[in-house]
Amino acid sequence: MAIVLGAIADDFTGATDLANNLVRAGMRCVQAIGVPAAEADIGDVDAVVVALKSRSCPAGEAVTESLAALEWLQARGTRQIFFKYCSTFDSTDAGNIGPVADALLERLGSAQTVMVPAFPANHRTVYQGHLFVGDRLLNESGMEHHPLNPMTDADLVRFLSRQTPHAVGLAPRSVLARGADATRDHLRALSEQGVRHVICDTLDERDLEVLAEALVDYPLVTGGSGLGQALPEQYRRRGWLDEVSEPGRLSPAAGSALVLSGSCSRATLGQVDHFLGRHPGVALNPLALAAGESHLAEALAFAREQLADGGPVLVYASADPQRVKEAQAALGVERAGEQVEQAMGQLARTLVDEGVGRLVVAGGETSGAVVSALGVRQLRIGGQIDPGVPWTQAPWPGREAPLSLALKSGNFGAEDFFTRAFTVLEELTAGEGSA
Ligand SMILES: Nc1ncnc2c1ncn2[C@@H]1O[C@H](COP(=O)(O)OP(=O)(O)O)[C@@H](O)[C@H]1O
Ligand SMILES: O=C(O)[C@@H](O)C(=O)COP(=O)(O)O
Repeated sequence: MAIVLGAIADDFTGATDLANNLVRAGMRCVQAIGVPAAEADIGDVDAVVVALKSRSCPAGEAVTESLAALEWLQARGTRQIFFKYCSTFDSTDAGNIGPVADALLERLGSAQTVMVPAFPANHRTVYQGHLFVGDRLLNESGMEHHPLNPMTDADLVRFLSRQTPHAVGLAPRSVLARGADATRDHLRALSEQGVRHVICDTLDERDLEVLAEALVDYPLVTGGSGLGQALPEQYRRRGWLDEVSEPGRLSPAAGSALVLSGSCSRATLGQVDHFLGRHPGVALNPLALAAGESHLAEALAFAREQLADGGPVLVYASADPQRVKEAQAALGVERAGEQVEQAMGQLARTLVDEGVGRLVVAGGETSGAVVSALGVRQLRIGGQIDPGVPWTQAPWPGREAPLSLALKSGNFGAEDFFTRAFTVLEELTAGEGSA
């Protein structure tokens, strides 16, 4: 059967977030890590989310990888393409949202797409084209301090206009409030005026439903995972989905418990503090990592010792904006990030080989580095820990139990996320003989 929804996600946590919402809305979904091989067997699924690490790389690379993913999805007869980026629109004037959306539109031969970053369940809304996180504008939400893509402009029409040579327009709430037909008419009128990208206001779930109904026939939609909650119902109405009883089933989990955190987002900093009040942890410092191998070796030794009892233990580079700035001033933005990402990848590979079976990773780039170092190619999506973050599983060679992985977006999750995640995994696998 053809794939109904094929998503191209610009980072790994973002991919998991979207896959989670699709599964919760009743779609059978697989998350592929990177573009799968032409002959890859993905099983009988309704949706495939291809996770790329294309958010912060040069725009040309992001375009090439995204087009490769598109080609793979098109070869499987995919009905609708979804370009997934962050609900906080993480990008810079150089891209990559505008250039990737333009390239996908061109390849699909389509004249217009929409930008729906909102995820109301996680308090990301858009009004008059301005992105809010809770009650703050994006540029006052903490995202203005992001290590790789500081978000200093909440006006998405203006911001996206700097990333594309094409016209950017707005679908305001006043139009959405009049329903799907009115929204469709508005989009058509904008298209006739040559508007290629339309930022869509979205305040709540009802707006997402209206948008999904108006957009179900678009070859390409783009946005956060919120729209992914609402599209499956439209597919169901068209008869494109079979009923499935347990779209997000998990196998028994086993192995010791580790948390790796490379996110410096406000929510993660709170989660690190909360965890350290209850469990052991060790900090990684990019400057010390750059100075030689002993810093990483010490962190590894500490983690090993704590894991002997099963964990959980935390290894974190997460730091406040001042300390991030200091590291970046000394090493450069890219190298500071690379130091941390490489270290996290090495820790994950070593400690999973030595028996970690339950792994939480905080941060999109960090998750990309960890999952790549582990060589995982596909993730099965299970139950949710907090909105946007499910447990996932990948088979692990030589072990009966799969590797259980939770990839947490920087700003997602309640304060007790790092501890509660393991309790939720136990609950999800209770009755399945979990260790
Ligand atoms: N102490 C630090 N100093 C500088 N950069 C850091 C530090 N800790 C982490 N980083 C880098 O910051 C980036 C955080 O991005 P990411 O992992 O995507 O988190 P988020 O999901 O919060 O955006 C990564 O590249 C990470 O390596
Ligand atoms: O849409 C979102 O907010 C997330 O799915 C996401 O992409 C988060 O990225 P990171 O904050 O870099 O983890």
